[in-house]
Amino acid sequence: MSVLKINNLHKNYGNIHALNGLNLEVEAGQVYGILGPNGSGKTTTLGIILGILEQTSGSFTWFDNKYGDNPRRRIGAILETPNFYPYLDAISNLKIVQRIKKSHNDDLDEILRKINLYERRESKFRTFSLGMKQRLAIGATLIGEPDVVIFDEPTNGLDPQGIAEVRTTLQDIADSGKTVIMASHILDEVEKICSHVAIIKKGNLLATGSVGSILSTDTTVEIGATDMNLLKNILSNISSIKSAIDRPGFIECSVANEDQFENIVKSCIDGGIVPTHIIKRKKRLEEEFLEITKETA
Ligand SMILES: Nc1ncnc2c1ncn2[C@@H]1O[C@H](COP(=O)(O)OP(=O)(O)OP(=O)(O)O)[C@@H](O)[C@H]1O
Repeated sequence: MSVLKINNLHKNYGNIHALNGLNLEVEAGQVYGILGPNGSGKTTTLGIILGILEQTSGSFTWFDNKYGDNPRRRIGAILETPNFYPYLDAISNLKIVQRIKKSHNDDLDEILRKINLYERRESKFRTFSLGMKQRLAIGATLIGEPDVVIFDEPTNGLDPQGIAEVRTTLQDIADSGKTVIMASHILDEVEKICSHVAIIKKGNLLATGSVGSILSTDTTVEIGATDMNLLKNILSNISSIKSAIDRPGFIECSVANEDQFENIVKSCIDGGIVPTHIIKRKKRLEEEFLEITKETA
C-alpha cells in the first residue's frame, strides 16, 4: 500500500529554490530515509507533507487518499523537540500530549517501555538527559497509534550513547511494523536504520531505492604490490574492472560481481605479481553518496 506519494514538488523561498520537482514514493512498512547534505530541502519536504508549510507547486497524497482530507491523525511527527513541562514527570507529559491529540486508548506503559523510559516514568522531565528527552519526544509521536511516524534528524546534538539509544528506539519502532520516514544527513544512521533511501541535494532527487540497491552490488577490491607499475599494467587488461583509482600503496578497483575477486588475484599471480595488500569489501553507502552528490555538483 502506498503511504505517501510526492509528485513534482517545488518550494521557493524568494529566490531560493529549496525543492526543485521532488518525486518520492513511500510504501507501508518501509523505514524511509531522506538523506541529503545541509540545505538540501529535507526539513522543507517534511514541513510540506505535514501541512506546516505550503508548496509553491506540485502535490502529495497520503494513504492513496484513504482518509480523505484528514490523514494527519494517522501520522505522528516531531520536527522539533516538543515543549514538555520540565517540572512534570514523563507520564504526566505524555498524558498532556494525549489530551492535545484527543487520544484515549494508548497504552502509555507500553510506549514508555518502547522508548526505554519505563523505569524513569515518574522522574521529572528536567532531570532527563538530552537523549532521554529526545526519546520522550519520540514516545509522544506514538500517541494516537499512528501508522506513520516522521522524524527530522532524530539524533542531532546527542552524545554517542544518546545516539545509540535513540537508534535502538527507532529500530524497535520500525520492527513493530510502523512506516517510518526520517530525514538525516548522517549516512551511517540511514544505512543502519532504514530499509529505503532517497538521496536529495538542492531540492532534487538524485537516487532512490532500497538501501541494498543504492549500496549497489559493486565490490571494491584493494590490491597493492611492490611493483605498482606492473600491477597497473595487469589490472588495465582485466575487462571486468569498472574503475581503478590510484591510492597510496594500492589500487582500488571496482567490480560488478564479487566473484571477480578471484579472477583479479589469479591474473596478478599469473602476471608475476605477489600482492602485498589485498582487501575485498562491499562499497559503502558513504562512497555511493559522495559519488552521487559529486556527479551533479
Ligand atoms: N524560511 C526560510 N526562508 C528562506 N530560506 C529558507 C527557509 N527555510 C529554508 N530555507 C532554505 O531552503 C533550503 C532548504 O532548507 P531545508 O532546511 O529544507 O534543508 P535541510 O536539508 O533540512 O537542511 P538542514 O539539514 O541544514 O536542516 C536552504 O537553502 C535553506 O537556506
